Amino acid sequence: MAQSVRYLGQEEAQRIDEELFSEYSFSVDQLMELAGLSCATAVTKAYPVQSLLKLPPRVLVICGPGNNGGDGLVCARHLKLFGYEPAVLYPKRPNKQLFQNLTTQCEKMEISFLSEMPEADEVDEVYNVVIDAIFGFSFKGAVREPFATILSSLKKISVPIASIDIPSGWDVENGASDGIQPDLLVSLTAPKKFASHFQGRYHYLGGRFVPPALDRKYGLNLPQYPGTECVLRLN
Ligand SMILES: NC(=O)C1=CN([C@@H]2O[C@H](COP(=O)(O)OP(=O)(O)OC[C@H]3O[C@@H](n4cnc5c(N)ncnc54)[C@H](O)[C@@H]3O)[C@@H](O)[C@H]2O)[C@@H](O)CC1
Ligand SMILES: [K+]
Repeated sequence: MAQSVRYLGQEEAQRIDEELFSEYSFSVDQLMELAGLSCATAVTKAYPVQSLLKLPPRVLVICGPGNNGGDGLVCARHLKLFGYEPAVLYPKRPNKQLFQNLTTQCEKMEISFLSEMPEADEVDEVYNVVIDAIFGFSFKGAVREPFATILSSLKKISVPIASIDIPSGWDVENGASDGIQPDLLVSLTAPKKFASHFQGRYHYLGGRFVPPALDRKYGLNLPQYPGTECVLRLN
């Protein structure tokens, strides 16, 4: 069943996103909460807190300027509730209430915010996992600063990277052979075409909120999530 999930092109992913908000009347906060919860859940399945070798169980969450970054903030908040010690790097903060609220919620959860990207060897020494919430399906063109420097650091680290929706810097349809190589990918709503190039150990589907008519319209063939789970392992 899982093999039949359809992989989406970039414009199609954006159209589905718009339809969820217009025709299906979801709010961004709602879907972002479910998306971020899915990501935190997938992280706990791939890297259970009890299995981590570096204590305290720190994870570095790097958030970009769009909704992918918002998913990262929600993920950080849930990871804290799940027993991890997240630290967030959020260098480009949009001037929108939604993101300000998510930032305050993290601060109130006693999650620390870093003022700059740690050196690669410090990341390897201190953190167990890096959550990549920099870019999602709206990424296009050459990576602009400060994210170009951050992504080149991420290519040097050896701790596993968990990418939310898309490995940042990868082309949404064609991937990137010289890009970061995440160990975990959480595809939200449905995988995008680049996912056929993903070589990490864990690929989860998350974002269990798709109404059946939308699944049918786009021929998504989404698999049945087991029981009350908010993620499903694809491979
Ligand atoms: N429809 C869905 O399934 C849902 C999507 N969500 C998330 O929303 C994401 C898409 O969010 P957005 O459309 O806000 O966009 P993204 O978060 O993908 O990125 C857009 C931001 O990145 C910047 N950017 C784009 N290309 C760049 C480049 N080359 N260099 C530097 N900056 C660049 C843009 O200026 C913009 O600020 C998804 O990938 C997913 O993570 C979830 O929040 C909710 C549900
Ligand atoms: K990402």
